[in-house]
Amino acid sequence: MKKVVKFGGSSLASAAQFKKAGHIIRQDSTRRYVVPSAPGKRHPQDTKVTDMLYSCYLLALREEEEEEQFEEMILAIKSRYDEIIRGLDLTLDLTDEFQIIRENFSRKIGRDYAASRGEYLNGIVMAAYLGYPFIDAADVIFFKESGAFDAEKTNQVLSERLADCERAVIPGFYGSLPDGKVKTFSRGGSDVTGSIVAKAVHADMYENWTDVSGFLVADPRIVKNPKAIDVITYRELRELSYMGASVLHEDAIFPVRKEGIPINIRNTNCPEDKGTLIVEATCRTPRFTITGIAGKRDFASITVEKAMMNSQVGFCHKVLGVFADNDISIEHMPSGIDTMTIFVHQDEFEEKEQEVIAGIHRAVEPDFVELESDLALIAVVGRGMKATRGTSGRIFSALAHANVNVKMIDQGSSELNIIIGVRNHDFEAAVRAIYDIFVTTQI
Ligand SMILES: Nc1ncnc2c1ncn2[C@@H]1O[C@H](COP(=O)(O)OP(=O)(O)O)[C@@H](O)[C@H]1O
Ligand SMILES: N[C@@H](CC(=O)OP(=O)(O)O)C(=O)O
Repeated sequence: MKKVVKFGGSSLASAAQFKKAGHIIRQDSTRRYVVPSAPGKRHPQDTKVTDMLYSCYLLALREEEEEEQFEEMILAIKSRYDEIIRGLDLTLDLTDEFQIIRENFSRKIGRDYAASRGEYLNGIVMAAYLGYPFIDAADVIFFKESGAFDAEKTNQVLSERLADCERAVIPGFYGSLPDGKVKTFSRGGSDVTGSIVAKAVHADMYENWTDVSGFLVADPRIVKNPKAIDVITYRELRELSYMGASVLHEDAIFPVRKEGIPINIRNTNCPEDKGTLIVEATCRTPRFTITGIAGKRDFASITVEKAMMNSQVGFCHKVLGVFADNDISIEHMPSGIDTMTIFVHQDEFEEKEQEVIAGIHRAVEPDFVELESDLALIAVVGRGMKATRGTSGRIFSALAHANVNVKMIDQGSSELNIIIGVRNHDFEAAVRAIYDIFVTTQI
């Protein structure tokens, strides 16, 4: 039996947290491969080491006028590790490692290298603490020249390397490009590393240790003490993660999905809690019709109206081509007989607003184009919704009672999710109203 255990920043923020992680690993001998993140926040006002490294690298780019501030920040980062090392009674000195980091920052070696040092150093500390071999992720996780993850090369090298290792620590979040430069996954990317390692060793389980007891029906920062989900499918999880449920990175599913390796979201601070099991499929129906609710703020909508547009073959294609030409990704696109509305991330769109509008006019000569901003999208996800009549109706009535004005509602083609568009300022009230109608009223 082989398990891969990933510990997020919240689980490795201090020596006390490290000891909890160490106890979890030692109490189960099958927990053989450990993927640590960089130290996270020790308290709500604290700063994640990764964020300190990004800021520190910015200072290094400004050279002499920020020399003093740069040195202060490097020492502040080093003190975070020294505090953990002292708390774990380790005879480990990172002075040389930090000298190398100083030199590489001064050489402006790259923003991804800078950010990756958090996991790299925490991997060294974790390996020393457990007495496990340390494997630098730059030697076993690879990206293509394009920046895309190189699954084939990674799986080959990593599986060969770990075949000789009974146990190992592999830092999360980063790997290397063909020229040897360090590249990171997007934020939260240690989840992806854990999944890649689980695939490489054909793990029986990928345990993702964090600071909540599983995947919760809604964001605990919006709904007080939300219920935990006991079982969720990969497809449901991806919809929720993509729409903002930040407990697991949305790309962490692919490496394990093909292997059918389950993921178990667990709480480092309550290791006795079962957490959430993420599986390919299950016969178990969700307790509350829906499985989960997630959402994100700051979308913009572009409504294109033209009489008889549905009779013009390729109309939508031409409109979407304008967004592609401006390198803007599309989030949702509900359409009617004479209108289509495109939802995009506001920050991406704002920079190219006028180019897009001009492009649409040139491409399809619409009757009019209307913009809206400060919108939020909420995903209501659940494999049980397909078999339950009236789900949309319950959502509408819940939002009406909460005085939330619905700007858009879009049923995903898979009937796995319903997407609702509301104003940013209604976002939290909308999430709470939907949670109450499906969960609170059922308890
Ligand atoms: N649906 C959800 N279920 C669980 N946690 C969620 C959800 N949505 C958002 N979160 C937030 O995600 C946090 C865990 O993710 P993260 O901060 O990356 O932890 P870690 O540092 O362990 O990786 C939780 O503390 C919680 O506030
Ligand atoms: N430390 C990186 C990678 C990561 O996954 O962190 P965490 O496991 O704390 O979400 C980040 O902050 O993005």
